[in-house]
Amino acid sequence: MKDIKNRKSDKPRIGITIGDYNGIGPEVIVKVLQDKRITNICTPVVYGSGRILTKYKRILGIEEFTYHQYNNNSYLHDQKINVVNCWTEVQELEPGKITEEAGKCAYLSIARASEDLNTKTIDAVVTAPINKANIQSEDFKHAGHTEYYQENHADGGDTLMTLCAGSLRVGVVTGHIPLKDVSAAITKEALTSKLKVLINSLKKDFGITKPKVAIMGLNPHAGEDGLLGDEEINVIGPVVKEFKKRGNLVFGPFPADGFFGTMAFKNYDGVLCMYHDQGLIPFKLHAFESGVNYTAGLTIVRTSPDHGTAYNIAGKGVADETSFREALMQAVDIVKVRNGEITNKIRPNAKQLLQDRKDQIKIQKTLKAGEGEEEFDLSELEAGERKEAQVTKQQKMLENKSKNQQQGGGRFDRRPHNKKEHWKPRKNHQDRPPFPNKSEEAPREEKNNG
Ligand SMILES: NC(=O)C1=CN([C@@H]2O[C@H](COP(=O)(O)OP(=O)(O)OC[C@H]3O[C@@H](n4cnc5c(N)ncnc54)[C@H](O)[C@@H]3O)[C@@H](O)[C@H]2O)C=CC1
Ligand SMILES: NCC(=O)COP(=O)(O)O
Repeated sequence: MKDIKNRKSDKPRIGITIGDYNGIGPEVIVKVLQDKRITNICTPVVYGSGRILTKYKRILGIEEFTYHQYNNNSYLHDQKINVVNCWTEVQELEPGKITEEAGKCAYLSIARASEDLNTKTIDAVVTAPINKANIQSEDFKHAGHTEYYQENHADGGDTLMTLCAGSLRVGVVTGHIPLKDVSAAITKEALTSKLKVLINSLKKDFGITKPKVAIMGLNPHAGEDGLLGDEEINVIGPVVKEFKKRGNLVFGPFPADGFFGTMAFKNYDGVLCMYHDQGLIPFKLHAFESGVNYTAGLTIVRTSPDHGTAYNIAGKGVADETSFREALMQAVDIVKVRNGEITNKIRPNAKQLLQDRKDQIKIQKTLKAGEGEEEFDLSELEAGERKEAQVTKQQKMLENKSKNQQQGGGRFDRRPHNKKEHWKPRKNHQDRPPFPNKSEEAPREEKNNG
């Protein structure tokens, strides 16, 4: 057992908030943490209730999941799953139901983890889904986690809701606001601030030295030269130009439908969308099973699965835990990238560096053309990229089709959660040591406190 003040393990400690315990949060937590290899990678600290986890263990018929629980966190065990009990009353579990108690407990879990983030007892937090309406109280008056963390862990700075899956990272300028308010919220100041958060995060959290970012338009066809709206001409275009002038690889505004429809995002490290559904619908179509929601711009690291409470399947044992596992792995990765322990190896290769250089030259030429010195059409580059993306998309569709035919399943094909082949180490961080074979694991002398 390690004293938190004299922590000796190098593994990141990852807090996990339990979310709404009547949703699928506790189920995906238990399914992911039952894999003993998790404690080789990080020290999980679940903020919630041992009783609740034990109930889900029984519902799921999982025997092997063991953990140590505490009522305070003065000691955490770096080789075990830790559970910090955030309330003492016995709560009735009603999977799929919205109850006042579940909303209160979801808040208690978040508040306790927040204290531990402040004292650096934990290095990051992964939040299981809450019901945004049900958690509202005198203590929690935020539209969601993103807004809560912005207020409490951003040091007064701006943040960006960013959905990540491999090299696809989609940020949204306006997050949890009504659609009717979006246009007014797209100002030069807001766009500049969000774009800065995205670029800084791609550098600092994902290790991309010279990130390439695509910006979407707000209106259909990115405004069609002012025919269908003028935010592209008055706000988005000038901000893009300003960032280019400062040497950033920023492109757009693009019509969002064609951009996502042709998978042009494959040519960029980050995509900035104007509003929630503009970014999240294509993202979830592409990567719902494995997507991670990351709050960029925080002083701490916070990730979450990309799904919600899924009341319609809660307590049935069918929830897919992949997204939660990815969120946990992403939190570990970002902590390590921030600490300089690993670097992102997706892009910095010779081909990419060459492409970046070409982009940089094209930007300079475009700017000069704007000043009347030289004629240059940036759409040449974008047309080339679109063509390339279309070919890749067709190849991918053919590959997926034949894979599905071989497996006899669709994209959300679910296998029983206790099959070990379900484990998928992330491919994009080659620095992570491979998992040891089961036979190489240190003997475990845990007792089940659950
Ligand atoms: N970070 C958070 O705390 C989030 C919370 N929410 C909250 O969740 C609640 C429900 O939101 P919805 O829009 O219905 O989205 P949802 O993601 O909960 O459900 C949408 C559909 O996807 C299915 N689904 C979701 N996760 C799944 C999984 N892991 N495995 C298999 N199927 C899965 C559900 O059964 C449902 O059919 C709302 O109260 C919302 O506020 C939604 C998104 C994020
Ligand atoms: N759909 C994404 C979303 O709702 C994110 O919510 P939160 O992480 O801010 O709670």
